[in-house]
Amino acid sequence: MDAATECAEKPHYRPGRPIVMIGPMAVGKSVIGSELARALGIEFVDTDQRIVAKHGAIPRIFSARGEHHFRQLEARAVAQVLDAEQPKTVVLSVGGGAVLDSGTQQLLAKTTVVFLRATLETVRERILRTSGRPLLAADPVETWSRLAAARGPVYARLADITIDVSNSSVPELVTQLISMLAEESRKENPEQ
Ligand SMILES: Nc1ncnc2c1ncn2[C@@H]1O[C@H](COP(=O)(O)OP(=O)(O)O)[C@@H](O)[C@H]1O
Ligand SMILES: O=C(O)C1=C[C@@H](OP(=O)(O)O)[C@@H](O)[C@H](O)C1
Ligand SMILES: [Mg+2]
Repeated sequence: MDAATECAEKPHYRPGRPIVMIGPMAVGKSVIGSELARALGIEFVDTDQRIVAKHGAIPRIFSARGEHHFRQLEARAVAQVLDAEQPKTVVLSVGGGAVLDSGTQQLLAKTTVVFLRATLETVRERILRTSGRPLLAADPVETWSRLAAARGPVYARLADITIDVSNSSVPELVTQLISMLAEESRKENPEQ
């Protein structure tokens, strides 16, 4: 691909705020967030990865200390990234339940929030074959559906951008997201 074609497909876009990936479990927040950061040439942080690096596996945290303790670690991990005086230009992927914390919700107001939506069919194989999500240990399909439905209004309310990730590859979604982020930024700063 020559430089002109690449430029046409990937609009020049430099984020002015942190970009935060939210949505139900297994929709691709971690993998798409990481690839988006790479494409934009900016830092990537995943709160679950930070918690695991510092405190060990998530199922173990849930069983040893309880979900409430995990939520405290999660809220703290979000705040460490977003509460900085000058939040860095970063893509931040959070766990599916992180947005239920009111402090986190306030911090998200100063970011560009991307809500990743997917059908149950898209995530079905992923949640059946993977372990590591303690909330899905029993009856993963039913539990995923119930949590996605219950949290859906919160994701929708917080979102600046909503993207359906059901039928596209990760590279396709990254390209689509960069266009959507550039468009959102033009809406916020029409003079640019
Ligand atoms: N668009 C996609 N196409 C194919 N596989 C995907 C896609 N998005 C995510 N995945 C895969 O689904 C699984 C869950 O993705 P992950 O990023 O961990 O989700 P989340 O962080 O939202 O829980 C991973 O194995 C990932 O590679
Ligand atoms: O939805 C949730 O409550 C959770 C989602 C998980 O992250 P992913 O959404 O990245 O799977 C992880 O934080 C933990 O297992 C709890
Ligand atoms: Mg994740």
